Amino acid sequence: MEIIKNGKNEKPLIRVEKLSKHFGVTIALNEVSFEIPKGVICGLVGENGSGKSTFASIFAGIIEETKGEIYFEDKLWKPCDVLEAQKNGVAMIVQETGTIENITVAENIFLGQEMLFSNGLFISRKKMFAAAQEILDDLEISSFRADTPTHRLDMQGRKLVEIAKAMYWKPKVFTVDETTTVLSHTGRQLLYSLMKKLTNNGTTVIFISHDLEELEEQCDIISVLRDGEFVGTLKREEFDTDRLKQMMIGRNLEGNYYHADDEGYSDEVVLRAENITTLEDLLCFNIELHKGEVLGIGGLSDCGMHTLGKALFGAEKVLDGKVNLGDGTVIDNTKTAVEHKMGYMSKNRDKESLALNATVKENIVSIAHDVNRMFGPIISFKKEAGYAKKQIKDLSIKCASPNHLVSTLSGGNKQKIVFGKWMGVDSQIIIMDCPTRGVDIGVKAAMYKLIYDMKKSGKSILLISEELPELIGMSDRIIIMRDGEISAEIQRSEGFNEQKLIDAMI
Ligand SMILES: Nc1ncnc2c1ncn2[C@@H]1O[C@H](COP(=O)(O)OP(=O)(O)OP(=O)(O)O)[C@@H](O)[C@H]1O
Repeated sequence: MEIIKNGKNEKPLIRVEKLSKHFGVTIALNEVSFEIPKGVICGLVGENGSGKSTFASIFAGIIEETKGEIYFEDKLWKPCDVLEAQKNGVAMIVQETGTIENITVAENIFLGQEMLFSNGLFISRKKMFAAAQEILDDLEISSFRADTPTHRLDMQGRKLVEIAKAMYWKPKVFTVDETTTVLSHTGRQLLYSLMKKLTNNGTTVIFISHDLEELEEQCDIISVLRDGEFVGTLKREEFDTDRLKQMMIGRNLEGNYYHADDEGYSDEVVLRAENITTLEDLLCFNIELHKGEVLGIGGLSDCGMHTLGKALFGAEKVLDGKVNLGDGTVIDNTKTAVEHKMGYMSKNRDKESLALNATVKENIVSIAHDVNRMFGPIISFKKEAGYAKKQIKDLSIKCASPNHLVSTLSGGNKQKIVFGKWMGVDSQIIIMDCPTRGVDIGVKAAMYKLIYDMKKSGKSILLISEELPELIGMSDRIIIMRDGEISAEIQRSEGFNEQKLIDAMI
């Protein structure tokens, strides 16, 4: 494809020819051919498991193709590893965390490149920190410094470190894989303006996202993958949300998938936090969740909402105050919470919600012992296998077999497992922290329907989300938090106003 930019015809910077990648029996990419020009933001979209990260990982030198070629700047591109790709101008921000916790920000930025600051005998940490700080300043990142220990940063902070690390290499191609879902509004704006700045200077950005609105706003072209095959590329003037959905799914996805009615909820309180104080974030915080309620919690990423979710599930130490169920049971540990039919989906999926080195089946059945008992404490393996199969089918989890390791699944399919795990055990109260992170629109619709069905059957959901449309679309009541306190509380019946919610956040 030739694209006209500033009146000039630009030759493709990247040419992909019949690229295939097989993981055992799974065909992640099947003879994919397409082109990406220089100096554009190219969106890459497709359902979960359609092969987006696989393509990006081959290009970035993380994995090797099975067949086919990529040409970069008209030369065959076959980096032997990430470092070689980076040195030749290809940098990538991976979907999950790509930083190491127990070193500083500067050490993460220059990991493997420490010799740059060596005088032959010693490595000058002072020089390394100064160079890292310069990159952070250039990016206008002020929420932490080069000498900050990385473990002190939240997910957004760690992503910003990865972005800074990529910028050191002055990339010709900068790939951003599903990153915006962990960034707050400010973090996203920072990334968007960086992408614009880079493309103005001739860099190509490959931007992987499930958010079609975001893609249409940010990209110059959008390429679509479906089931490992290339479907097509749309230029900006051709962008059309329904057409993109059609290209992704192969059929029209119609209807409003949010819950539209104001059906209210019971007065009965099922979960209550009284004056809870945690080490960080929360000070004398009060909240009540009712039977049959979807209570949305929103705010900027550091407002304390993620800590609140953990504290309510007994996964965060409460220094003062208490969390209890409607019947008075005190929730101060996760075991009690699970025994009392509470569920929790962490935003930090890979670290807190999944056992990556266990199989799909093992993860799904891990909390479903009661459901799969034969008699007494004896578990029926047959029941377990059937149970896992049902969850895989109901949530269209794309995996070659229930016995495959979860670590081999695409990001969105991992998220579906977390969702399915708690849905199957009849949890009466579920705390969901960013439950639809990284899932495609088709599955999102299915998840929203399940949440709505749970509400209608009298279950209670605390929906922590950084997506305003999701909060507005799904909640009966929205609480906005700022600096660990409630800054606004609005009922669906009063009408949710997006601007009012944003004003309460900042
Ligand atoms: N290391 C691996 N071993 C086995 N299968 C894998 C491996 N990595 C990816 N796959 C499979 O390849 C397919 C494509 O995965 P990929 O991560 O590229 O999808 P994706 O489009 O990025 O999805 P998502 O939007 O969910 O992130 C999936 O079926 C996935 O399970």
